[in-house]
Parts: sequence; structure tokens; C-alpha cells
Amino acid sequence: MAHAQEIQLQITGVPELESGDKGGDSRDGPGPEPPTRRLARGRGVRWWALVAVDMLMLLAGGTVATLLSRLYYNSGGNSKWMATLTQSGGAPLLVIPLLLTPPTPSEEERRRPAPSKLAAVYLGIGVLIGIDNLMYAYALQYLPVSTFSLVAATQLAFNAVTSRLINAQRFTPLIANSVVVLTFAAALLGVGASSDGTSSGGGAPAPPRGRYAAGFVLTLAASAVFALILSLYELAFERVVRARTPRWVLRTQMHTNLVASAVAVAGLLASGEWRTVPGEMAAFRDGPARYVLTLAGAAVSWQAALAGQVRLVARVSSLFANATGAVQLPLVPVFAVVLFGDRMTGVKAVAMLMAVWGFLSYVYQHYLDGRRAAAAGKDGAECAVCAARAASEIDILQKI
Ligand SMILES: Nc1nc2[nH]cnc2c(=O)[nH]1
Repeated sequence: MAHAQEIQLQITGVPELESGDKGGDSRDGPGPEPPTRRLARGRGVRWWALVAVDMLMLLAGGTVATLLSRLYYNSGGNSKWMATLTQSGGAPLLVIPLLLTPPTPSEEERRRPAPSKLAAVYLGIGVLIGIDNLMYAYALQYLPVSTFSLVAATQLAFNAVTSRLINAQRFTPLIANSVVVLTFAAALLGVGASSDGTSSGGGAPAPPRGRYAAGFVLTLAASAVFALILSLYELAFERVVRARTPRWVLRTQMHTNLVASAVAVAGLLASGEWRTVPGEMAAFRDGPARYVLTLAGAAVSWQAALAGQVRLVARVSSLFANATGAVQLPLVPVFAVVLFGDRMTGVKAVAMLMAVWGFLSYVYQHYLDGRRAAAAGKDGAECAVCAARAASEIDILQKI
């Protein structure tokens, strides 16, 4: 019984999680909503539709951003710090959706996180994003598309570790299957590419051998750091921000990316690369206007992708957000077939099918979690992981 009381305390102690899409649930009352009522709120068709929109943003935005970043290099761009800045530089644009998203009075006014804690979160995650973006910028230039996908797929395995350690992610056979199949899908793509011979994209010169090793190590490091970033976002929503409303998610994304942009601007100035920008622009393959459009398009796409991904972290989990991102890895080479003239191979098609299968395995787990919660009359909270966690804790309580 002591054990039951301990679990009860844990359930009550789950921080309040809100989505802003309340489906008519009034939250204007004074105190925090009891966990049981929170669990009773719907996670139905609307929830899945919102998740689908976030996934689409991540997949479309991420694919376009990666291809535009590669186009930048293929068309004569060479500044790593400029490519780094592009990944976070669209952050000020987030002011627009932030202004267009109405605040939900109860959550906005009641529980503002301590400014010092928020600043620490923004600074810490922002600097990590800046470092990750620099490594990603090198990796995108130094490795062919397919090899890049192969190494970047380790991100999911790294995230499996960080989400277990930092976010207490529950592992089920379906989730483990998803992580393994998605990793294999991207790995297959990378291995298959060695016999493909068309993996650099756009007829760009193959990277020198020394750069290959550097690209490999940097992609691996970036994958580990990005996995950590996603887990830290999830931790921040749960422990510091203590809200998952659209406005708080946008704010967190914007501030962390502004910090990352400051890191990139500092790097651009300190390295002296800023002096090469005018020459690079003038010599760009299709002229200065294309240079600006390529980088601006990449900046917007990176933020659109990140918006989808951070919302998925808030709505579902960091591992789910990462699994969705992994689906993009086999997508990029397929688009490279169309845009850069890479060859379409059977291996690429199989890798894509495996990626879709692995991802569906993950989605199915969430579907089962939802059904389990609904069957118990406790259809989940907006944070699916919290709902599943709380539902299983309630299961345990009922058994005791
Ligand atoms: N390492 C890494 N950096 C990113 N920046 C934006 N997306 C990603 C990603 O998937 N991995």
C-alpha cells in the first residue's frame, strides 16, 4: 500500500501539460487541473491531425532545407558559417506565427517560468544548436547525400539513449522495432550508395579523401548533439517552461535559435568568412539573386522543419520527433534523383519502404497507447508519452 501511495504521489506530481487546443475544455479555474481530468481530455482525430501537420512540416521543410543547403554548396557557396547561420537565421520570422497565435489566458498569465531559468534554457540549448548547426554545415558539404544519411541515422540510436536517460522514455517492442528498422533503412541507403556512384548531388566534385573522415566524424558528433538537443527540449517543456502551448513552443524555438544565430554571426565575423560573402554572391552559379533566394529559402525551410519537430517533441516525445526526422533521410536522396540527376536504384526504394514501415511501427504504438487510455476511460493528455506513462501508472494502481 505504501507503494501505491508513492505511485499516487508521482502521478499527482506530473507537471501540468497543456496544448492550447483544448477542445472546449475550460481551464480558467484557479488551481492546476487534476491529473485524472487532464487525462480525460481527448486525444482523438484532432490530435492525430495536428500531429500529421507537424510531421508534414518537418518532412517537407527538412527535405527542402537539406536540398537547398546542398544547392548552395553545389552552386559555388563555400562559407560554413553562412550555412550555419542559415539553419537558425530564420528565427525572427517566428514572430509572425507568434503574433497570430492567440494566447490562452489561463496558461499565459498564471505560471510564467522564472526568467533566470528560462534564460539558462535558451542559452544552453541555443549554444548547443549553434555548435550542432556548424557541424551539420561541414557534414553536408563533406559527405555525399547517401553517406550523410547513413551516418545521420545514428541520431535515432543516440536519441534512444538520451530519451531513456533524460526523459524516462518507455521502450516497448514496437518502439524498439521502429528505432532498429529506421536505422537500418538509412544504413542500407548509405551502403547501397557506394555502388551507386551518383551520390554527391548536382555533379559536384567528390569531396577529397581527408574530408571524408572529417565529414563522418562531424556527422556522428552532430547526430549525438542533436539527439541531446531534442531530449533537452522535452525536459525543458516538462520542468522549466511547464507548458506545451503553441505560443510557448514557438517562443522556445525562437529564443534558442536566436542564440544559435548569435553564435553563427560571431563565427562569421571572427573567422573573417564575412569578407568572402560578396565575392561568393557575385560568382554564384545563377547570380546574386539566386544566392539570396537559395539561402533565404533554406532559412525559412529550416525553421518550418524545426517548428514541426519542436511541436512533435512537445506533443508526443523527442524520440517520436526524431523518428519522423529519420523518415526524411531516405526521402532526400529520392528527391536528389529528380533535382540533381542521381540514379534511382532498387536499394533506395527498399530503404524508403523500410523507413515508412519502421515509422508506422512507432505510430502504431501510439495508437495502441491511445486505445488503452480510452478503454480505461482516460483518453490521453496532449503529451502522448505523459498520457501513456500516467495510464500505465493508473493500471498499476488499479492492480494493487
Ligand atoms: N544534427 C542535426 N542537426 C539538425 N539541424 C536540423 N535538423 C537536424 C538534424 O536532423 N540533425
